[in-house]
This record gives sequence, C-alpha cells and structure tokens, in this order.
Amino acid sequence: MTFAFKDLPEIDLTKLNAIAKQAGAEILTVYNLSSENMKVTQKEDQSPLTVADSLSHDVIFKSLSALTPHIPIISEEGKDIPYGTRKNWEYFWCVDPLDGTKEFIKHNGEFTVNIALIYKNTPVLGIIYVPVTGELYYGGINIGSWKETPDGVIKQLHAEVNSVNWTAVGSRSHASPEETAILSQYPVTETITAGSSLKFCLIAEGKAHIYYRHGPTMEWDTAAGQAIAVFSGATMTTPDGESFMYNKVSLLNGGFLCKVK
Ligand SMILES: Nc1ncnc2c1ncn2[C@@H]1O[C@H](COP(=O)(O)O)[C@@H](OP(=O)(O)O)[C@H]1O
Ligand SMILES: [Mg+2]
Repeated sequence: MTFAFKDLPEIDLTKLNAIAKQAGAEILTVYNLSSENMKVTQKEDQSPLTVADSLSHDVIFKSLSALTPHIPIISEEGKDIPYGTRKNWEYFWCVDPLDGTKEFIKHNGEFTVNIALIYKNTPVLGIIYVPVTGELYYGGINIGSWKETPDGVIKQLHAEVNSVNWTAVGSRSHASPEETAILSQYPVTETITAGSSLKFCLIAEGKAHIYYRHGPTMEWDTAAGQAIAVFSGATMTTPDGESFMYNKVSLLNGGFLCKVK
C-alpha cells in the first residue's frame, strides 16, 4: 500500500512500517535484559530515559531521513527545533521512539513506537508498533486504519459507533481525578487502563469508546494515535470540541477528548 496525499511524493507504507518494526526490534534488545542491566536515567523534565529510547530514535531518524529526505523530523529524543524554524513547515514527521517509558521500565509490555506525518497542523498518517506483541497499527487520510498481526494478517479497523455501553480507556500511570467528571457525561459502563498510545488503538479497534486526557502529553504522544483513531471513524478534539492542533509554539499538549461519534 502507498500513501498519496496532495503534492507529497508517494510513500511506500511497507517501507515505512518496516522502520517502526526495526525500531521495535532495537527496543526489545534492551527490554529483554535483566533489570539490573537496564540503565535508567532521568531527563531534565524528570521523565525516565533508557538506552532503548536512543536506539529506537537512531534507527527511525536514519531510515526516515533516507526514505523521505524532503520531510523534516521532530522526535522526542531529537534536538529541540526552534518554533521560528518549524512554524512554516507544511509537512513533518512527529516521532516518539518509545512511548510509555514507564511501562517499559515496569516491564508490562504496554509501550509503543509512534510515527506520524503532520500536514499543516493535523496528523494525516500514523503508525504505532507494539514491540512485545508484534502488532502494527496504521491509519491515514484516504486509506482508513489497519492492523497487521505478526502472522501477516491485515484487517481494517472501525471505531464502534452506536454503542450504548461505552468503555472508557485511561492512562495506566498518569490518570487524573478531573477525568471522572467528564466521563460521567457519556454512557460509560466500564473503565480500563492502558499505557502509551495503545489507548487510541483500542478505540480504533472498537474495544474502547472514549479516551479523555486531562493531564499533559506531548505532540509525539498523540499524533500517530490521533491519525489511527480518526481514520477508523473516531473524533479527536480539545475538551471544548475545538480542533486539536500540532506544531504549536510549545509541543506540550493540553487536554483532549478522543471518542466515537
Ligand atoms: N508532566 C508531563 N509533561 C509532559 N508529558 C507528560 C507528563 N507526564 C506524562 N507525560 C506524557 O505521557 C506519556 C505517557 O502516557 P501514558 O501515561 O498514557 O502512557 C509520556 O510519554 P513517554 O513515556 O514517551 O515519555 C509523556 O510524554
Ligand atoms: Mg511518549
């Protein structure tokens, strides 16, 4: 499958997906070490960093630059790019080489590799790879959303609409009490938790119906998941129903609401 959009040269999705899988393989070389051998350091914002974050970043940065030399890259583990340099970018890749570092360190498998293509202020393509299960999710404008399992089977994803019993999905490590108040406005009968952008994948798969996030995230935490959820038929907005924007002056996101229609 190829991704074609406006004036952009076509992108071979098999090659793009292979980059996410290769990054996932690098992550697993660290994940499979014993905890004594896994070095965890703190970043400036006190969030944890492992060697796996850097290995994954290196693979993605090198391979994406070769695949689409004309598209710049913003990565959680890359250099900070000043707003003045990026504000007029028409397209850019927004990458989280290892989303869910806390889940990675806790060894519960709920971490992902996120790669998204932003056009102007909106994700138009997203890839999420789950290294531990080998599951790959991708979704794009004009192509819909898809899941590939390690046996090579590819299925189209559809958010579940018209359900009267909603399952809410929230963060495993960063839940906040304000979330309960918003969720009470919807027909939520069950609540589950998941790490990283897996929450968006659960909505795209029809296994959850709403993900409200009150606390902070970064653009690379949400971009790929937003594409996969939206192109499976869900919506993603600010809590007030406004467009959820990317390439902001600060890459720090405010709250958001991702839900079925
Ligand atoms: N105080 C904070 N500021 C910014 N982002 C935060 C944050 N606390 C958590 N996050 C974001 O939430 C992500 C994890 O989400 P979740 O709890 O849903 O799994 C983290 O991704 P990383 O693990 O890639 O750093 C991090 O970017
Ligand atoms: Mg992240």
